Amino acid sequence: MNMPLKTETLDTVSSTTCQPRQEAKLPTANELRQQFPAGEPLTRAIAGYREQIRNVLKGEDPRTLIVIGPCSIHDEQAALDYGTKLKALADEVSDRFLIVMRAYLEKPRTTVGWKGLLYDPARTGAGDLNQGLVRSRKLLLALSELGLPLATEALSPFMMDYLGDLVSWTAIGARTTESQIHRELVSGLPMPTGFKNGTDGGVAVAINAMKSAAHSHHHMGISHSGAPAMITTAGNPDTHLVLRGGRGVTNYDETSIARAVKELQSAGVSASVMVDCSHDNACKQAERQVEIAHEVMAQKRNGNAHIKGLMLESFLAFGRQDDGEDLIYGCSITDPCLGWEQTEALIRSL
Ligand SMILES: O=C[C@H](O)[C@H](O)COP(=O)(O)O
Ligand SMILES: C=C(OP(=O)(O)O)C(=O)O
Repeated sequence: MNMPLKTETLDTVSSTTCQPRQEAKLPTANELRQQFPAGEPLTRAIAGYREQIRNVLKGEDPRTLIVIGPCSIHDEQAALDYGTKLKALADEVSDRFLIVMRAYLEKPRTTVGWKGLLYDPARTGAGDLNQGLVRSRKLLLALSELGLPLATEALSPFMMDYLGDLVSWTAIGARTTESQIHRELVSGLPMPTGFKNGTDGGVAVAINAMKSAAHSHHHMGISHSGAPAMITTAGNPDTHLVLRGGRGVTNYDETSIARAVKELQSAGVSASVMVDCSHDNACKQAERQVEIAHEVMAQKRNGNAHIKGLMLESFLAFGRQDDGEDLIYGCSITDPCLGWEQTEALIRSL
C-alpha cells in the first residue's frame, strides 16, 4: 500500500540524514487532553478501576478479570453500541467478573495492513494521525462515560501520553514484548499491564519484559508539552503474563499454564496469568474461544489460583470481513470475533 505523504511540511531533512520524508504537525499531548479533558469524576473512576484490576491480579479480589471487545475499532458508533450492551452485562455479573472493554486503536501488523483508527481513521491508506488522535480520544471519552473500564494495546511509544489517562489496563502485544522501547514505556505507565508471550509461544520474553518494566529507566521521548526530553520512569510493579499461544501451538491447557507459572515463580515476578482465548490459542477461529474460556475457568474452579483473567475478542456480529463497501455493521475487519449473542451466553455460562 503506498501512503501519500502529508502536504504540511514542517522540515526538510537532508538525504544524508534519512530517506526523503515529510513531517506533519500534531497537537502535543497536553493540547489534545486540554481540548477533550477527562474531568475529575471520570479520572477518579478510572483510578478506581485500575485499583480493582490490581486487586484482582494480586488475589485480593476473588473475581475474574475479563478483557473483552473487538479486535479493532473501525466504526465508533458500533463500538458505542457494543459498549452499551457490555456495560449492562458487566453490571449483571459484577459479583463474579470484572469486565474491561477492549478499545484497541492501534493494530500491530505482521507485515502491512490497516493499523487502526489512530493512524488511518478513514481507512483510505492516506493516514491522518491528526484526525485519528481526535477521534480516538473522543471515542475513549464516550466509552468511559458509559461507565466501562477500558483496555488498549500500547504500540506507539507516544500514544499513551495522549490517551492513557482514559485507559485502565494495557497490553503489550506479542510482536513488541521483546522491545526495549515498550518495556521502557510500561515502566512509566500508571496502570496494570499484561505482556503477551512472543509470537513463537515463548514466555521468556514476557518474563524478561516484566523484570525490565519493574525498573526505573531513562529514555528518549517527547514531553507532554511537545519538546524532546529525557524521560525518567519510576518502574511499574503491576505487570503480568498473558498466554496467547504461538506458531500454531496453544498454551491454555493445564500443563502449559503450570509450566509458565513455574517460570514466573523462578524468575521472581508475579505468577498471575491471563489467558487470551483468541489469537494463536484459538488458531484464529473465533468460536473456539468459547470452549477455551470454559476450559480455563474449569482449571480456576479446580484450584488454580494463578489464573486471574481471560481475554476474549468479541463484537456485535460474528466473524470478520474484508474492508470495503457494504460492510456488515459491528463486524471486525481484522481478526474474527464472537458475535454479541454468543458473548452474552458465554459470560453468563461462565
Ligand atoms: O490481533 C490482531 C492481529 O492478529 C494482529 O494485528 C496481526 O495481524 P496480521 O497478521 O493480520 O497483520
Ligand atoms: C494483536 C493482538 O494480540 P497479539 O499481540 O497476541 O497478536 C491483540 O490482542 O489485538
